[in-house]
Amino acid sequence: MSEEITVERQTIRDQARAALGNRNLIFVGLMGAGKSVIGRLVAQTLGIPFIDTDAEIESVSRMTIAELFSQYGETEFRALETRVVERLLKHGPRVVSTGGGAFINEATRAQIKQGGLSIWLNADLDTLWDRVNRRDHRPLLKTENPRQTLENLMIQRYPIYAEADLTVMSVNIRKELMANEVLQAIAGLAQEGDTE
Ligand SMILES: Nc1ncnc2c1ncn2[C@@H]1O[C@H](COP(=O)(O)OP(=O)(O)OP(=O)(O)O)[C@@H](O)[C@H]1O
Ligand SMILES: O=C(O)C1=C[C@@H](O)[C@@H](O)[C@H](O)C1
Ligand SMILES: [Mg+2]
Repeated sequence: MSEEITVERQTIRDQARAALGNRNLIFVGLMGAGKSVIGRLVAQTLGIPFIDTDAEIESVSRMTIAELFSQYGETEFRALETRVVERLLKHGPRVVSTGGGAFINEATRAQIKQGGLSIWLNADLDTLWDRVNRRDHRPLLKTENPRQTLENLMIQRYPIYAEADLTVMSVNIRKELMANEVLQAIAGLAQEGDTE
């Protein structure tokens, strides 16, 4: 990487870090949007802790998400998710990547809105489908036509994800470049603030 690009990236990282302050950065969006992968990279770049709510739920329950859905049902899973998100957002700054349905649940959405800066990784159907159809561990996609299910979820959920503070398009570029897009969006907030 050229020296110029490295310096530019460091500047964006520093601006994003300053704009975030002590707030949490919370990734929301549909399955396959890249919340876990990009969230982890953004946290590493910013030098702040990373937590994935799905992983945390699996750790506290000692069950996989698929087992939780099949043994207790989605309602119980959502109640657990709300409690876990509430606890994780108590301390900042952290990067918190949520499960795809977290921001859709009213109680959890309220916690996210007041618990930090939310960012929606938006992606088109082909991109998401290409990513999620490689694995079959997602309980909501165990249907006869999972691509159609994913599309239905997009129709239902996208207006709600759009309530996030920031939106970044998730496209198939190198993950470091995607993380940089996220940092740029956060850094841009500080610049908007400067003009007020
Ligand atoms: N920018 C990208 N380019 C290419 N592949 C990507 C990109 N972002 C994520 N992926 C891939 O897409 C898959 C899903 O990513 P990830 O698990 O981060 O999604 P998620 O939003 O956390 O989904 P879920 O809600 O199911 O947890 C992974 O295999 C990941 O490597
Ligand atoms: O979109 C959803 O509702 C979900 C997404 C996953 O991250 C998991 O949280 C779970 O499979 C539910
Ligand atoms: Mg994830």
